[in-house]
Amino acid sequence: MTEAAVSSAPKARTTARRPDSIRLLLNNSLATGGFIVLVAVALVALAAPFLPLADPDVTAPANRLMPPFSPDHFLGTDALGRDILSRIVWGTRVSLAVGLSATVIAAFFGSLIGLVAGYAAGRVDSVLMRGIDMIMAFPYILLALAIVAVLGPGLLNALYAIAVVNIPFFARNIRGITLGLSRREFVDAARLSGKSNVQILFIEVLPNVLPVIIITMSTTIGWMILETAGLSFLGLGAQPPQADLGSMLGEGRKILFTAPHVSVVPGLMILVLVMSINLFGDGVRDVLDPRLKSGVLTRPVARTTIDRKEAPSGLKPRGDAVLDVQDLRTEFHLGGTVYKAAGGVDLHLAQGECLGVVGESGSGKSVSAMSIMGLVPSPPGRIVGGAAFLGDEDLFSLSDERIRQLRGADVSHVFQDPLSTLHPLFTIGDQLTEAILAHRRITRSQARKIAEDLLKLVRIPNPAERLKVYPHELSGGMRQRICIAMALANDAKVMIADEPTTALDVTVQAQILSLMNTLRHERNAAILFITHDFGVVSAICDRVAVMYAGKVVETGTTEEILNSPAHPYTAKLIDCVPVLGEPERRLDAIEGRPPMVNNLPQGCAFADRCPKAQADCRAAPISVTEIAEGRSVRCLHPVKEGEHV
Ligand SMILES: Nc1ncnc2c1ncn2[C@@H]1O[C@H](COP(=O)(O)OP(=O)(O)OP(=O)(O)O)[C@@H](O)[C@H]1O
Repeated sequence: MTEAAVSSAPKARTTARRPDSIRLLLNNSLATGGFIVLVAVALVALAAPFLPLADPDVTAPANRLMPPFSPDHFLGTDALGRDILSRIVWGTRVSLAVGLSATVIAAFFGSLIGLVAGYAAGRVDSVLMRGIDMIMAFPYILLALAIVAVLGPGLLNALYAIAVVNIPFFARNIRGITLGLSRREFVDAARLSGKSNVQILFIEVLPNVLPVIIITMSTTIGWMILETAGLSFLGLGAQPPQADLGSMLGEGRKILFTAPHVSVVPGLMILVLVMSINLFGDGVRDVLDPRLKSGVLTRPVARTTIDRKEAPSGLKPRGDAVLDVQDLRTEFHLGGTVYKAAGGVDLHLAQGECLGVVGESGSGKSVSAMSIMGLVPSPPGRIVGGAAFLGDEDLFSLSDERIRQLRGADVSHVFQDPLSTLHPLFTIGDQLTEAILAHRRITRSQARKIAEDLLKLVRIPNPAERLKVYPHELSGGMRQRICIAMALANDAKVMIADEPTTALDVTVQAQILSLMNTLRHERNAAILFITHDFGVVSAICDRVAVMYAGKVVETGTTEEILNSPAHPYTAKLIDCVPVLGEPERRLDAIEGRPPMVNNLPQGCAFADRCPKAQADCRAAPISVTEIAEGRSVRCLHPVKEGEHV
């Protein structure tokens, strides 16, 4: 078996790019609204000394409690005859400054404690975290009150108090993230390169934590303004005659019924300020969070959105196929750009057959396979055309409940990395039993017995004992066997295996392939096997579908494809594979890169890299031609028998 993978071809992933941060923020209308209001309020507050406003502290008893819209006093006056408009502008300035400063202080000290505790771990972590726990053990507002009581009332002391009570919030968050990061390989690599702990902490770890600090700050600042206002309201923050929003609210409280505008105006200002900061903060969080790739506020739903423009009335399941995917079109919509990841994919699988899907990275293999059971994340993914028949049922027309029943029962999945597929906190036995009980009405002990039999089936020695272990206690090969056992737990008709052996070493890979081959014959299950590796294809697949830029460009039996590839792309892919024992053989990397799937050419997507391309290849979309029974190619000038491209 040849070892090399098609991935030895130039890495040419057509990455679906994330729109830039400003555009993402603008896409979120609530965040944009919050930002505009916040900037407007901040500009007015900053410009306070230059605005033609009355002195906020000058009292005028003759003008006391004038209602809003009075001459010279647009928002009226308070109990001492001071202009409310002027006090609001100056008060907002103070509240913003205090909230911002308290956030910066809390973020600085909290993050520093979190970074050191998470990185140093052990005793340092224990000491720092117990200190933080002590602060957290007091109700925070009580603690803030106690601090101000000790330091004395005043705006600066209120600021310190609010900052101190918020330090644990940052420390806890940042410590958790640092703890995970410090055990990552890039930190080990930095250590091996001779960097000191301080350098590692600030050069390697901090940049990874920074987005979280910014996100936490942006969502905390509104809260800090509220807390400062709370202390001022109680008379512990800003002292007369200085105004901040909380102290203005406190003063207005006493005359709430006789002159409501005195408290309503600062109350509304706090609402507007905190709301705009929170909405903007949420927007910043969504932009900085890479998991929200599309920048939309929604989380992926449990099933890919089906958005077929028209019902595929002409599509019917073909003959003996257990799984028949026809003209599958799956797109990703990212900030106005459409990525056609699967652009009309046809795949069919007979019972007990293994179909290999090969192609360069980014050609749409995984997206096509994941679309079948609706596992492509939505948003941003959506299925916009085609059908996938499981027997007679079109999977894209079924209810969510029916899909849930079929997942793991009729169609199961085996993924590349078993460690991330298996739950780290449950034993193998628990996870297998759970998979069985999800689809069968049997007792837990019966399910446990089936789980033990499954482990025997996948050749795991001492199965009863292995049921009690956790995933991290097993080797990579063993873990993948467990995943295969799980995929077989409910006698699935179709197993979709997405590069299940890529993460394994050669010997274990051979064992897993041989196991899958035996099991599919024993159980008559069909396998859709995604791989980069023609060696793997020749070991297990009956037929092969070659994908390029979201389309199947050639299908045929493994023997036909490997011995006489018809599409120049297939021929080039095979030429990339080194053959053991033939060191002198020339390895031809495919020149150029695949096109971006958001900008596909009108004609053949491979034309720019193809030595046989002619003008007609670029003129119009190329349809599939059947060149022999069960053998088809999407090419106008296929490679002839014995021809070298
Ligand atoms: N969640 C996603 N959001 C946006 N684009 C995506 C997403 N998943 C995949 N894509 C894009 O869809 C296209 C096809 O990706 P896919 O993962 O199917 O390729 P592949 O052939 O399986 O590659 P590989 O072998 O590297 O896994 C790529 O351009 C990819 O960037």
